[in-house]
Amino acid sequence: MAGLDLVVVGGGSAGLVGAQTAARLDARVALVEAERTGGECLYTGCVPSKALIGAARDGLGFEAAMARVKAAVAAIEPHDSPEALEAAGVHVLHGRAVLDPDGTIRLDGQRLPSRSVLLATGASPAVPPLAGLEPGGALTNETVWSLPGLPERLAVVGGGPVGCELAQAFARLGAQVTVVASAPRLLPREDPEASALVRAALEADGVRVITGDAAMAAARRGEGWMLLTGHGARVPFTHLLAATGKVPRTAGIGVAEADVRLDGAGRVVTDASLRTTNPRVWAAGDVTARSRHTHTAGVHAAIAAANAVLGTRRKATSIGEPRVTFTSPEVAAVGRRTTPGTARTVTAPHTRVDRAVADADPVGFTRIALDRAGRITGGTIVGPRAGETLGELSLAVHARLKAQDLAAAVHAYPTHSDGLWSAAIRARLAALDAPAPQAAARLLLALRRAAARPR
Ligand SMILES: Cc1cc2nc3c(=O)[nH]c(=O)nc-3n(C[C@H](O)[C@H](O)[C@H](O)COP(=O)(O)OP(=O)(O)OC[C@H]3O[C@@H](n4cnc5c(N)ncnc54)[C@H](O)[C@@H]3O)c2cc1C
Ligand SMILES: NC(=O)c1ccc[n+]([C@@H]2O[C@H](COP(=O)([O-])OP(=O)(O)OC[C@H]3O[C@@H](n4cnc5c(N)ncnc54)[C@H](O)[C@@H]3O)[C@@H](O)[C@H]2O)c1
Repeated sequence: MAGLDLVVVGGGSAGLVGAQTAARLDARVALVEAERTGGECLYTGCVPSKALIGAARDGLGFEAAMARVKAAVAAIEPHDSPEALEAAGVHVLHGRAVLDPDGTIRLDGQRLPSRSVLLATGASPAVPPLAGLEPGGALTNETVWSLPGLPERLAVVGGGPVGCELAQAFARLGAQVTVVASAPRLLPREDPEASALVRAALEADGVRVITGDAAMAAARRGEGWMLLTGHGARVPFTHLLAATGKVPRTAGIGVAEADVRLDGAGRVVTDASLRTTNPRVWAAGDVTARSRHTHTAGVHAAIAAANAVLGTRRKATSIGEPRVTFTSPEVAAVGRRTTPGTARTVTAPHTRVDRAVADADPVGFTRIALDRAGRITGGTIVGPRAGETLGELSLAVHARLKAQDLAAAVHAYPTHSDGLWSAAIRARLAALDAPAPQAAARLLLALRRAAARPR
């Protein structure tokens, strides 16, 4: 195949968007996928996990829940299919692509000449070395969807988004679940108060939560197994789920020979325009150090593909990293961290959000971070449907809106987004209570009274 503008390696969230962006720009583009287009998000990540969480919340049994998972994947699959890509002008090739030293692609021994390449090979689940557990003895997000039945006792290793979401879902489906997390708290990247609420919610669903303690080894105990932690905790289990992060997929694809540099964690290093250290090669998605989410993978891949095809150097400026962990309550956050002491913050507790009270689910809060000028720089929302309010907060951060801008926009009552409105109004009122505005208001009032006095 001669004269390609771009070869995209990998057909997950990043590769799909990158290839379609290039095709829309009239580029001649091919996408190489080793397994199936759709990638982690569709088959082993976002879609099945959200379907399982919804089914568990709705009280379905294991079999009905898994049927819902399959149905959700099947409904979305056609949008990410090779046929859909071909219809969008992307030539789809099946196989395992390898970089040649000059930064072009080789597929099944054949060179695939192109002006540029977009690496979007994603990342595989990391499985911690647990002494005593045979290889393949741990479930991961790649294998958990083919479980034939509900695990009786599930040990979840890792307290990040995967661990928290799946632990709660499996507990609600009826499994006895224990989470073992080496970090001092669940969801260690989020606001500490969010971590505490998620822990309480998991415990209320029957999950045993162990934090600040690493899983070290496993040993057979009769019919089942025992997990041993660094601090001596013992966790009986029939199934173990490793939810301990990701390993970028760069092994055996010729990155070193092509001079594509990796960082200490094995992730592809990119500059602000998403170009790697080989000027012909660009990268986006979980294979890089920049993404942990489908939306970030897609946005970055679109920028990388456009830069590669058009020869531009548009920067992947910070998009505030909006993110939602879909536990009950949901934890949604964007922009500057709201960790106490790191920013000026204003908090609205959801006990004052009437919709949450009316739904008998007032657990949570909305906390916004502000800069000196009163601009909203970030925030955390914890509560039911928190993710649905995050769009408004992301827009505020992106558009550098001030608290007064949000406060001035009337929000319908009673909605969960009242929490964000309430936080913005609190911030506005606090600003008006400051000495200077108070003095100005007193002066204005005195002038008005003086003008109204009969002469
Ligand atoms: C359980 C779970 C739940 C998640 N939930 C969410 C969520 O709710 N929201 C969210 O935003 N994110 C979520 N994520 C994260 C999200 O799934 C990833 O960030 C996203 O899928 C990454 O996309 P990607 O294109 O970088 O990689 P991938 O989707 O992994 O795609 C990479 C593709 O490249 C192919 N490939 C690899 N090497 C080669 C090669 N040499 N040649 C050809 N093809 C190759 C692979 O087969 C694969 O199809 C979740 C993740 C997990 C594990
Ligand atoms: N809703 C979402 O957007 C969503 C959902 C799931 C996953 N994801 C993404 O997928 C990626 C993977 O998620 P994740 O939760 O697996 O990774 P993570 O890196 O967020 O969390 C893994 C946790 O495992 C712990 N850990 C590691 N080894 C351990 C051991 N031996 N014993 C106990 N704990 C151990 C670490 O301390 C860490 O906190 C993340 O980038 C995440 O953002 C996103």
